Amino acid sequence: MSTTVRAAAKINLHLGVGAPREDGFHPLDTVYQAISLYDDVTVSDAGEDTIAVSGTPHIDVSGVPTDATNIAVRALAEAPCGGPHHVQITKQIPVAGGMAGGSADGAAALLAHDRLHDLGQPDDVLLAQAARLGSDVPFSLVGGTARGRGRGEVVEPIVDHGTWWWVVVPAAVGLSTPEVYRHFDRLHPDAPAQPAEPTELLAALASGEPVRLARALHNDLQEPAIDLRPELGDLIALGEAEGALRGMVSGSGPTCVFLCDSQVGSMEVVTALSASYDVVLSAIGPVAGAHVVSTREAEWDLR
Ligand SMILES: C[C@](O)(CO)[C@H](O)COP(=O)(O)OP(=O)(O)OC[C@H]1O[C@@H](n2ccc(N)nc2=O)[C@H](O)[C@@H]1O
Ligand SMILES: Nc1ncnc2c1ncn2[C@@H]1O[C@H](COP(=O)(O)OP(=O)(O)OP(=O)(O)O)[C@@H](O)[C@H]1O
Repeated sequence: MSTTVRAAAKINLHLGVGAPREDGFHPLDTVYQAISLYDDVTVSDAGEDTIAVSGTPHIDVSGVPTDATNIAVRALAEAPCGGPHHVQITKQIPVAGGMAGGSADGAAALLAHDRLHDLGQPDDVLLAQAARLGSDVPFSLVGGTARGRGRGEVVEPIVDHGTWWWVVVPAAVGLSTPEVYRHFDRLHPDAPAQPAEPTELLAALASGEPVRLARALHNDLQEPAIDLRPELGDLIALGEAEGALRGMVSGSGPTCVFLCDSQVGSMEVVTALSASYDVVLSAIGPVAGAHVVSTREAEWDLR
């Protein structure tokens, strides 16, 4: 048997970062949104543990490990039973792009394993497994628009009355998340313990009004990401000059995302940025968290 789960990329509409905790993680107050770029993870019963990774044409998957360090493989090790398994990952989410691509694969593998073996584990059990895999992984299970606190793993859905149109510009070379956090610490040695709260952003989401949301977007990791990659500042300025309501770095970067006023507006920004950038994508949010898209007999069962 084999089960395929689809999981979405995330962006952070608000990312408030506090001073590092004793365990080295930063306290966050963030608002995640799942947007319509997806990885598919298929988990199959197999004779031995194997993994294969492929990508849609705009994705360079060469940086994705195909050993026990792959987060989907770590997810299966976290799961309570079963195996061996074959894991097939098909990536559409940029790698090391600040869009939680690895986290999406971890969440997808947890859910696929649960459904493949008909375990029906309760949500809180899956969410606890997800939190052990990484700070962004619980949100990848939940999806939609949600507030994240703690180190990002404590996730609570929030009211969002909009359908938001985004333009997404990945970079050819990724950025390391720990490196961006370390640079934040260098730039802000006196950061407050409590991260900035998303008060106006929550009101903007409830209003469904794009201009209001654009004004409220906030990312404390944007400054360190642009300091490490100054060209991201040029990209954001260009997108805004071409009609986006607001551009920002996605999470720890280097992917940049642009909020647009409508589908037509987003197509105009895609066209304009495509003159200068190789890969320019369009996406909507919010979309669902990790969900099963197929369950079938594996090929070797059918022979
Ligand atoms: C930048 C964000 O994507 C924003 O949502 C996340 O905070 C990153 O989440 P993630 O990639 O799932 O992060 P994890 O796998 O848990 O941690 C990777 C590394 O990022 C840093 N990290 C992560 C989360 C956090 N709240 N504080 C941190 O300092 C730590 O150096 C950690 O070792
Ligand atoms: N399934 C996976 N897909 C992508 N990268 C993976 C995976 N498993 C492990 N990795 C490793 O994790 C690193 C970070 O990849 P990922 O695509 O999750 O970054 P990211 O989107 O910036 O993460 P985040 O936004 O959660 O900080 C990669 O460089 C790679 O070495």
